[in-house]
Amino acid sequence: MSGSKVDVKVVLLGKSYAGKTCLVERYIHERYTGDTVPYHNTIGAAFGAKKVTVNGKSVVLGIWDTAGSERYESMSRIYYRNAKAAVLCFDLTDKSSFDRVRFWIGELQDHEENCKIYLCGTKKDIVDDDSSHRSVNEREAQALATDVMAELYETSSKTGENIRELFTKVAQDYLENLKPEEKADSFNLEEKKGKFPCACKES
Ligand SMILES: Nc1nc2c(ncn2[C@@H]2O[C@H](COP(=O)(O)OP(=O)(O)OP(=O)(O)O)[C@@H](O)[C@H]2O)c(=O)[nH]1
Repeated sequence: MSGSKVDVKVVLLGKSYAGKTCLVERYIHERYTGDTVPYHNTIGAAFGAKKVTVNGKSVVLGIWDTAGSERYESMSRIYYRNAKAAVLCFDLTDKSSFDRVRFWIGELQDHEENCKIYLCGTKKDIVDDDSSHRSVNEREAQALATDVMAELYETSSKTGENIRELFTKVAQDYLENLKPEEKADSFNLEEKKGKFPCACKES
């Protein structure tokens, strides 16, 4: 296999209960525990990694799942520092979580201008089952996404819908936007195989 291996720091930000942990769980471990395990708010942040292959290039996404609770907000700044991508999560059934996304957009625009933004409306299965549960209009979310040159995804961690697509796009965008010097920093996976053990899962 030929190709390059590079690391991408990705941070998930968003209001508490927006579904960030379930999103990472689904993506990295391909499981959903939202119906069986009681909700526990994240404290500080959790880290997970996964290798994605796009057009023959292998990319390891290092994903930081931050705590949504406002009392941990100042800590989240530590986690988005130098992130290449930020997935701003909001719950499609909770308008206040969408309003919170604007706060994170402001933070990133002020402090991490090179960080690419993705908007992620979570819990799509609920609004697909009963549209009366939808609190965030898709047109409004798309308008905000267009405004900040972000991609918008509506996902369900319960069914897995659109989650792989979201993170594959993150990896693809990263590879497409690599600067020449960053390309030089990346190294051939075949050459390094065996030298750097990687505990992350492969897609
Ligand atoms: N139906 C449905 N429920 C979901 C989905 N994702 C999350 N949930 C529910 O929402 C709850 C909160 O999700 P979490 O992923 O823990 O939320 P979080 O954003 O990590 O919360 P903090 O750790 O407080 O920031 C879960 O316990 C699930 O019950 C989804 O895709 N569909």
